[in-house]
Amino acid sequence: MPSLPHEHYDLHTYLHVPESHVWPSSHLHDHPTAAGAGEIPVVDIFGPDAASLVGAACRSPGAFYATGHGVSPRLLGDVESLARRLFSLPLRRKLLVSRRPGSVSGYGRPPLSSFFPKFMWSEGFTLVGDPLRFASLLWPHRHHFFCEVMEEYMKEMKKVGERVMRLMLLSLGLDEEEVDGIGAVAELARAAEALQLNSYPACPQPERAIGMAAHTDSGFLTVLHQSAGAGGLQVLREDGGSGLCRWVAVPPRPDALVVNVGDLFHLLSNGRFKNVRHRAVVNRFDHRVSAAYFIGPPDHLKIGPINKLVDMGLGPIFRPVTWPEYLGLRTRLFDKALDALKLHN
Ligand SMILES: O=C(O)CCC(=O)C(=O)O
Ligand SMILES: [Fe+2]
Repeated sequence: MPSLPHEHYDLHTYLHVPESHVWPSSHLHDHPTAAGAGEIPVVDIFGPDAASLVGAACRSPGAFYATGHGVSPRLLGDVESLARRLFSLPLRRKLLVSRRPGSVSGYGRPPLSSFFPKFMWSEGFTLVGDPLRFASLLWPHRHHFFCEVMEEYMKEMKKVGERVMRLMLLSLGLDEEEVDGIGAVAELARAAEALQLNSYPACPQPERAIGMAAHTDSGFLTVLHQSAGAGGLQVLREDGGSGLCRWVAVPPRPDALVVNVGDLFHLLSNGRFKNVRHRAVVNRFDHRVSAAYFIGPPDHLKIGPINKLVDMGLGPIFRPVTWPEYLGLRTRLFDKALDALKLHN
């Protein structure tokens, strides 16, 4: 295999998993994997009781299937087929838009790669802001459709995110007026957002590799669309109070998007909502793609535990932080970043 710039690997071409991508089994099997699905709550986000169902799901496991979201199957299909088209381009073309140091946007390995000694079996493309400058490099003569679809998708995701965030806050005991008064929601129209397209090529030895290593998402919440087929997303679920954890599969459902609670919502809820640990495993036959839409506060906004929740409990658990400050902490401490914000230990 000829070496490629920037240590990029063309994962679509391997017959064996190269040593660089083989993960120790102690890491892959850190917890047992649940055989059956059906453990992830399903919530119609415009249905009766939506707020209390969302609240229960966000306490545990910290993820749920959102149905009734109103995003058209046509748009979801377009995003998926454009993601496939992008990742099927020759590697050298994809590298024209590779993520530059210090920048979030662009093509490359998953941003969390830097925390692990082994490479993951995936590639990603992250979009913040206008897709045009990337799309025009990828498809010099035919980029309009890509731009239109991605822009429409981000708008729709923002609506879903806004709805879910409102339900989350209502379920915490805030009333509609208070929800509107919270900077985080009032400013959601200006919220920071990023769309990450993920590609997990079929893997010749899936039991030796990992698509996306275990992590939590850093923002408020993530809305994920995954392609139909074998699936791969798993969330870590604690068995009621026993302290034992299992990886539970979250297979694709045609009617649902998956919502994950992120670190900053855990902080905002003063620890009530679980920032769910999740990962993506790979499979032998299916080229899986997913689109993860991350929502977080605007850069300047300090996020701390909501006052009302603090008054109802033992006082704030965390000190306030902006999203960029928090990302800086994650870069240094990865999954210990939230601990560093704890006020009492
Ligand atoms: O592809 C998936 O199922 C998970 C993606 C993910 O966790 C992420 O992009 O942060
Ligand atoms: Fe994630």
